[in-house]
Amino acid sequence: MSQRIAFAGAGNMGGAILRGLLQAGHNPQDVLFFEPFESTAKSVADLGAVRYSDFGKMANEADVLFLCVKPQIFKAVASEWNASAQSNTSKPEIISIMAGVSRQKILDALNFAHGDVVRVMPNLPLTVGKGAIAIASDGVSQESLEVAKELLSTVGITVTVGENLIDAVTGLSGSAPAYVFEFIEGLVRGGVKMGLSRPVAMQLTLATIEGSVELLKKSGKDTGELSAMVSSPAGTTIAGVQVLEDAGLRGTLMHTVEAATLRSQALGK
Ligand SMILES: NC(=O)C1=CN([C@@H]2O[C@H](COP(=O)(O)OP(=O)(O)OC[C@H]3O[C@@H](n4cnc5c(N)ncnc54)[C@H](O)[C@@H]3O)[C@@H](O)[C@H]2O)C=CC1
Ligand SMILES: O=C(O)[C@@H]1CCC=N1
Repeated sequence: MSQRIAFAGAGNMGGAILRGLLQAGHNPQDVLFFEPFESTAKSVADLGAVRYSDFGKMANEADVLFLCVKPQIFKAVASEWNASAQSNTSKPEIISIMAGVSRQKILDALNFAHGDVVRVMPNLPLTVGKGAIAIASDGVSQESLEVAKELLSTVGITVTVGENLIDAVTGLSGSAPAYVFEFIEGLVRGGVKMGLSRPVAMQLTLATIEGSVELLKKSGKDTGELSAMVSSPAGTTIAGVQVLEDAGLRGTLMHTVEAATLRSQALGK
């Protein structure tokens, strides 16, 4: 029998990881979930995953349990889950994607948690198999780390960091898809302001971003060298780059990552 993977919460992120496992060929009968919100649950059950109305029963039957609820409600739902799991005889490996909630807080809060609680920080593009996922390695057995890596590799790339850096990952890759969407929207509006239709501006913007990322990855050159290659002396690009410099784009982005990191730290308090 393959591993039985359970999800506590099958919303945006839990649902996306679950779908990734199914797409990677995991047997739907071995994918379990507990999700109180009916329409969310229905969309997941329609894929063949098995819905449980008894959290404790699901946790008892699972080899791995993903915690995918909002950190703000974790304390409250932990009591609900504990009551349901109080007579459990088996303890699944726990993988938490919750922002801010430390491994120790999870161990303290859940009566069915054992040492192997793995904290990870994914991001929304895992919905299309392009996630950037950090896995915190501290206090976790090599075997549990490998399980987390293997499961999450189905929906993106994985890196391993110390848990002390998970909040920084949350501020960067965890949150940055939103910053990227804001950036894209700004460029598109700029194109529209200068007379392009929105669909054409969007098409050009996305192709430019995809192409630039590909070039950065493949050329072996760093961002400064590539920016210089676009910026002709007394040309158009350097005129635009000056506006970014005057507005403090890079400093703003650094503060942005810092603010999100601090918020992640505060969520765990
Ligand atoms: N949205 C994002 O881009 C990212 C989110 N995260 C983390 O992922 C977690 C989930 O976030 P989203 O998927 O965006 O939220 P969401 O709101 O889409 O999903 C949470 C799900 O938990 C369910 N839920 C509520 N009470 C429950 C209970 N008692 N038992 C089981 N499930 C319950 C809700 O019905 C909902 O479907 C959060 O902890 C967040 O910090 C991490 C990285 C990125
Ligand atoms: O905004 C949030 O709290 C979650 C965590 C990382 C991305 N979204």
